Amino acid sequence: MGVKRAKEEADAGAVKAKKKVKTASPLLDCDAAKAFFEEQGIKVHVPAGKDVNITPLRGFNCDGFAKRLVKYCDGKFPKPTPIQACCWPLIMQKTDVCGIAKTGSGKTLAFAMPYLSMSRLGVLEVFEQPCNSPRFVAMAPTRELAMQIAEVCVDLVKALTAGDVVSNCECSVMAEKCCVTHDSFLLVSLTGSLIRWVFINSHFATEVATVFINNKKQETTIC
Ligand SMILES: Nc1ncnc2c1ncn2[C@@H]1O[C@H](COP(=O)(O)OP(=O)(O)OP(=O)(O)O)[C@@H](O)[C@H]1O
Repeated sequence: MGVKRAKEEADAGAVKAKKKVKTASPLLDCDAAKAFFEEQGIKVHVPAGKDVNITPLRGFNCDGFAKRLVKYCDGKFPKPTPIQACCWPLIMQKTDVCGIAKTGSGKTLAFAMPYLSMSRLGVLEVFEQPCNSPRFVAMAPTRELAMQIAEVCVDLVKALTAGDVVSNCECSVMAEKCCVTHDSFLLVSLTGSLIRWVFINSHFATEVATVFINNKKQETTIC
C-alpha cells in the first residue's frame, strides 16, 4: 500500500514538474535580464508614460509567435541574437520600436518574425485575411540590402506556409521584391522606388500598411 502511494505521489510530482516546464515564461527572469543587458551593453529607452515590458526573450518561443516559425529558427540558429531577444517581445506588445544594432546582427528576422506571426494569426487589424495590398513595407537604402531582406522574408514565408507561397520574387525597378501569400503581402523596396510604386499602383495606399520598416545602415525603425 505504502509503495503504491509513494508511486502515485511520484507520478503526480512528475506531472506537476512537466506542467511547470511547459508553462515556464519565455522571458528571462529579472536577474538574468539585468545581467543580459549589462553583458551585451544594451540600453532600452522607453518613452515616459509608456507601459511596456522590456524583458528579453530566453529562446525563440515568444508569446504569439507562429509555431512553424519558432521551429524554423530553432532548427537554424542556437538562440536569438540580442536585437531579436529584445525586439520580439516589444513588438508583440504592439509597440513601435527603433532598434539599433551593428550590421549582421539579425535585424531582418527581428522585424519579420513578429509581422508574419501576427499576420498569420489574424492579429493585425487593418485588413481582413487575405489582403491584397501590402501591409508590411520594408524600405532599404540600397538594392543589395533590399534583395537581402526580401530573401529572408521569402524563406520565412515558405517556412510559415510549408512552401505555399502564391507568388514571390517579383523583381522590378519599382518594387525590389514582393512576396504574396494567402494572408500577407510584403513589399521590400528601395526608399525612392516606393514613391513610384505607390503612384503606379493606385489601389495601394501607404496608410493601409500596418508595419513599416525603415532600414538604414545600423538603425531599423519599426512602426
Ligand atoms: N539568431 C540568430 N543566430 C545566428 N545567426 C542569425 C540569427 N538570426 C539571423 N542570423 C544570421 O545572421 C546573418 C545576418 O542577418 P541580417 O542580414 O538580418 O542582419 P542585419 O542586422 O539585418 O544586417 P544589415 O545591417 O546588413 O541589414 C544572416 O546570415 C542570418 O541568417
